[in-house]
Amino acid sequence: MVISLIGYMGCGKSHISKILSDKINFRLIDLDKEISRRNKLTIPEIFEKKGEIQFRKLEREALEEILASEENVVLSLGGGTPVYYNNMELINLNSKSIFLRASVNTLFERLSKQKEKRPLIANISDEDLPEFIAKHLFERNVFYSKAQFSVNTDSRTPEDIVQEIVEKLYL
Ligand SMILES: Nc1ncnc2c1ncn2[C@@H]1O[C@H](COP(=O)(O)OP(=O)(O)OP(=O)(O)O)[C@@H](O)[C@H]1O
Ligand SMILES: O=C(O)C1=C[C@@H](O)[C@@H](O)[C@H](O)C1
Ligand SMILES: [Mg+2]
Repeated sequence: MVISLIGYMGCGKSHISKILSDKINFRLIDLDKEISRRNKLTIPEIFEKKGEIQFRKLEREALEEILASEENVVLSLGGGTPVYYNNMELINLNSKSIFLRASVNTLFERLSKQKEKRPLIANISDEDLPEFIAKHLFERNVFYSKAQFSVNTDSRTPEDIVQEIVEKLYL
């Protein structure tokens, strides 16, 4: 079985997936890390050298291969993965999908501290960031809300969030 975590940048996919995979003894795959490993470049380097369109192709290829896996895997997706091609359909057909919800405020708090490794927001000022997140999240929510399960992450500890996921999936 594959469990996919989806949601906006900073919602906690990487962080929560680590704790969840340890708890239920599943292998952890972070799609961004997997794309970096395969291409021997960081995510910002791929955006810079190859462009976003090429990044989305590499992301789709890696996604397809991982979802075909027979193993027990927690898959932490990229923030934009559900939005391109028919990725969300593929994710729902081949995994249990969980949307980690977070408010614009929460996302702003978490992202303003670490913009550099996220090329889509690296050059946006802290002043403009909340408005950017609000608009971008609104567009993406159409895709994220197709997930089979949804968990709120505002003002909650990672352990509490993981507990809710485990209960929702009867693991
Ligand atoms: N429930 C939480 N409470 C407090 N801080 C959190 C929580 N979840 C995540 N964080 C922190 O928020 C930051 C962003 O989390 P993380 O890197 O896991 O996001 P992400 O969804 O993987 O983002 P991206 O899509 O850009 O890879 C990290 O510093 C992480 O430690
Ligand atoms: O939200 C997005 O489109 C992205 C999120 C990150 O996980 C990376 O996949 C990349 O920075 C793009
Ligand atoms: Mg991540």
